[in-house]
Amino acid sequence: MPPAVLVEHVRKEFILRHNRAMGLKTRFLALFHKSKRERREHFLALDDVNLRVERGEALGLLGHNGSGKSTLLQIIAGILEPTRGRVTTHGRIAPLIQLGVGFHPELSGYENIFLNASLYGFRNRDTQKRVKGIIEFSELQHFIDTPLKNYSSGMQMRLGFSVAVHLQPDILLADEILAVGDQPFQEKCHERIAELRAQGMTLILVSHSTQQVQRFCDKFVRLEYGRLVETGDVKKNSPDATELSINEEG
Ligand SMILES: Nc1ncnc2c1ncn2[C@@H]1O[C@H](COP(=O)(O)OP(=O)(O)OP(=O)(O)O)[C@@H](O)[C@H]1O
Repeated sequence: MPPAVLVEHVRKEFILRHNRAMGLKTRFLALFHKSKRERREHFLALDDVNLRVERGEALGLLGHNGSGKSTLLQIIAGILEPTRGRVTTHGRIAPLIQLGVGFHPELSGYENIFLNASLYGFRNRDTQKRVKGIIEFSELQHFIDTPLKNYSSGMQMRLGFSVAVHLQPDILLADEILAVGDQPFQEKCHERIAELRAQGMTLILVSHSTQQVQRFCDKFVRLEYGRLVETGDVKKNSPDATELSINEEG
């Protein structure tokens, strides 16, 4: 059976611009003077990354700030294109990656449920069957007709999480998202993730918390400066808490 996610020789370069925004005069001068031209640098965010995540497996992505975790997750989600290499996925992906992605700030919470679900490929009548459950889980009944732009980040996260987990994803990509929200809601999310895992959902979790990785994941990988430097089995070989970055929880 093919794996849920296969990452082959993925490389991602970003272009870093070193000059401030140029005015018209500088732009004109740049036509004649090389020294006036904008300075650009190719920055390697991911360097030949290979990864195989089997169906039903849960993988923790660890690494210091800037090591490339979010970039890798966005490439797996299809939000970013790799510069080289390729990613193959099997199943419906729910990317809980950045607040606001897949939502429109001017639309209400209710309308955004339909918008977001349509991006997962759901027709309105299928979303309609789930909308009650989504609203109840999010505990946003009172604010569901309020425009999303007036939601706090925690409220947006609740709505995003709630939509994602009610649409039966085969693969859940979660970037730090489990750390947002208050304690009781976090606990509820954790339980829901455990339920979906028991039903065979694949999970890739970016986290700075070794506890979270130990709780949810079977395996972990560690990125350093865009390279995969460590792969391990969570039960046999616990990820080393001392190597995590400053954002680590308790
Ligand atoms: N659009 C972009 N343009 C230029 N550089 C970028 C872009 N996106 C990410 N980078 C750079 O790529 C590197 C990896 O970033 P990424 O967000 O993947 O790291 P991360 O491991 O998720 O970090 P954190 O733990 O802080 O969230 C960083 O140096 C970042 O500045």
